[in-house]
Amino acid sequence: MLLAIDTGNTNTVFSIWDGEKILCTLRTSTEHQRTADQYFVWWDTLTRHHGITPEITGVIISSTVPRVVFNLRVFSDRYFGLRPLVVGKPECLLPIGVRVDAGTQVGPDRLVNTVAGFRQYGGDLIIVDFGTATTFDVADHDGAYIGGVIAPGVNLSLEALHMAAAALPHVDISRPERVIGTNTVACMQSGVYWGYIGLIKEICARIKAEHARPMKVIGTGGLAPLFQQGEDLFDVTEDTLTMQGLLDIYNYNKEQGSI
Ligand SMILES: Nc1ncnc2c1ncn2[C@@H]1O[C@H](COP(=O)(O)OP(=O)(O)OP(=O)(O)O)[C@@H](O)[C@H]1O
Ligand SMILES: CC(C)(CO)[C@@H](O)C(=O)NCCC(=O)O
Ligand SMILES: [K+]
Repeated sequence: MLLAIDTGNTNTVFSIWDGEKILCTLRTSTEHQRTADQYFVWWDTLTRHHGITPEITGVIISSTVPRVVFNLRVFSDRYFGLRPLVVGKPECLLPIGVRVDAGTQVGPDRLVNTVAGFRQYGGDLIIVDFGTATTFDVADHDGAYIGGVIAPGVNLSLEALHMAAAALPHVDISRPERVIGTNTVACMQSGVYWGYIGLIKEICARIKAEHARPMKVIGTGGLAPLFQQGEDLFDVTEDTLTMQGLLDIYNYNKEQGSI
């Protein structure tokens, strides 16, 4: 079984792959102070709760927070006796090219998404991922990551309003039926929800205009379904794209004999 770990700036997700199937997914907040032993207590409690005793034979990590990797490495070594494959490190091979400005450290989550998107849908893709940031990853005809867009995340935008304006409360995102809000919360939800609908449409249209061939748009991340409702933003939404990419990269490294 493969343990695939996707650490974002807000949440860290562990998925256990049994062949081509996800057995179970565990989610915790991302905190660089969390020790290997703390991960294990959490892991042990939840896997027992799910009634599974996973036999982990490989670990792969994508982390957008470099400091977290140290404790995850110790966790992997101490509890499974395994050296994890870390996306972005030179020893982790990728089945796609990366064509960006020299010296750019592309977020590993974006590379992983591109790998999974290319394997499932072929080239010429826009992948929109709603995480801490809303990212657009562009894959060329051969699957290479050729750049994209980074915009502030949906929850981050709502949080920024709350933090900066004394009279604005903490609000959760939702899809208001009407654009004209008749109370503060509705006004904020409208600004962020309909603002994002506009942002996604405009950015995808401009990427398509800059790209020589027709493109498919994939939506992923927790909020993709909410934004897809009643709109035609994405050709497809995927809820486990990053996890699938981690499995693909692990399998690719096995095939290449690098692990
Ligand atoms: N309708 C909703 N309203 C608010 N939050 C939602 C809703 N649906 C899903 N979510 C949240 O989306 C999050 C899942 O998003 P995802 O894992 O893609 O990114 P993240 O964990 O927020 O960011 P990162 O990956 O950058 O750490 C979860 O925290 C979940 O609570
Ligand atoms: C943009 C985020 C924060 C999205 O998770 C992450 O991919 C990241 O830290 N990227 C580094 C910069 C880049 O991707 O160009
Ligand atoms: K993510």
